[in-house]
Amino acid sequence: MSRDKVSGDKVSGGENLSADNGYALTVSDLSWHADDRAILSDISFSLAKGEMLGIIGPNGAGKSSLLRCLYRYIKPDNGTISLFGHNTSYFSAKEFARQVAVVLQDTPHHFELTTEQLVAIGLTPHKGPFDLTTSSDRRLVADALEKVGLTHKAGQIYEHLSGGEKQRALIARAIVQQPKLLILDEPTNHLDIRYQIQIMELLRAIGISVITSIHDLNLASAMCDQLLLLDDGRCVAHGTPKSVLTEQRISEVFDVCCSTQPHPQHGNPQISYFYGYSYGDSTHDKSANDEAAHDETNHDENAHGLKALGQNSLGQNSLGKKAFGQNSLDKTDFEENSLDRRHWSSMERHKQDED
Ligand SMILES: Nc1ncnc2c1ncn2[C@@H]1O[C@H](COP(=O)(O)OP(=O)(O)OP(=O)(O)O)[C@@H](O)[C@H]1O
Repeated sequence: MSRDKVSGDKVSGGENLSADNGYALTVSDLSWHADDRAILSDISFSLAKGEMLGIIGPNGAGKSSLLRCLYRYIKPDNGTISLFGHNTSYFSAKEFARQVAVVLQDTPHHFELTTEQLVAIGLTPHKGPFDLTTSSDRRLVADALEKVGLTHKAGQIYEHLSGGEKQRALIARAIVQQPKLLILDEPTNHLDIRYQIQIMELLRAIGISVITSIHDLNLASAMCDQLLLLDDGRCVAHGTPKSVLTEQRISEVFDVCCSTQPHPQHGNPQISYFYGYSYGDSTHDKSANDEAAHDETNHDENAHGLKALGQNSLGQNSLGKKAFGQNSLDKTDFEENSLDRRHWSSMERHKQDED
């Protein structure tokens, strides 16, 4: 695609995106490295217009790095990113801001601004340098504040809001920006469960394309149309929650034991996690048996560096139950609990390692 084809009115006008191919975003063969290390490798996917894509994966998998490439904070080494059919590198900064809004966890401080003023910043890409605020601008801001449940905080200094309220204010600012694609980095991080659900439902209800990184796999399963699972900078799976969130894949990528079943309401996978193993260090052990667990830190670790969580000298965890892989559970227990053969094998392996 030549620069001429997308420069000038065609892209800066915002309405004449003639190369629009039904996709909000298309990413092809994207790779990025830093400090001589591959952070993202050969990532390709498309997002249909109006859909919500969840980027999931373990810590350090590359979720934020991928999002940074998408909103042009990072320039990838390889690959192309097309927004509504146009290579994103050809958008002017202002036009890109009309098309794409970004909600991040770490934002610059806005010491003096009220919540309402912060939300009104979302109007900027639509304003000329001498444009005054209109009544319709004020209505947009008021509507966005209402949508995120912050009308009563409009006049409060933004910096004095709680973490969750700040997050909701930033989402209101993105709504005011009226983007066609909204990119969010872990938007539910600071939110209580009510607002986690409410904000995700709101993002869906806006009706625009959304890409969000998210750690809560059950929330991702419930709310996202598509999921992209990253591991070590590579795309491990891409598709519907049902196709991506299999027990085996979650176990392998996140190194946890789990089972899935259809959620009673929406039918997508609902994941139940099984507790009993944690990586070797005892800092995660919050049980009443801290002391006993600490005593056994070295010799109870298995070959994978796994140690029974909260395990005391009797091999019991903090609930007085035998830890998984210990002798109180047998194969039948796992079969009755619908855990597949792979999980059983994994439990057996841990057990043998510990023996
Ligand atoms: N600018 C950079 N320079 C060097 N390494 C980087 C840079 N940015 C990211 N990384 C590394 O890339 C890897 C992926 O980081 P990234 O923040 O994208 O992961 P993530 O999946 O978002 O993790 P988390 O779930 O913990 O937020 C990490 O190992 C990180 O240290």
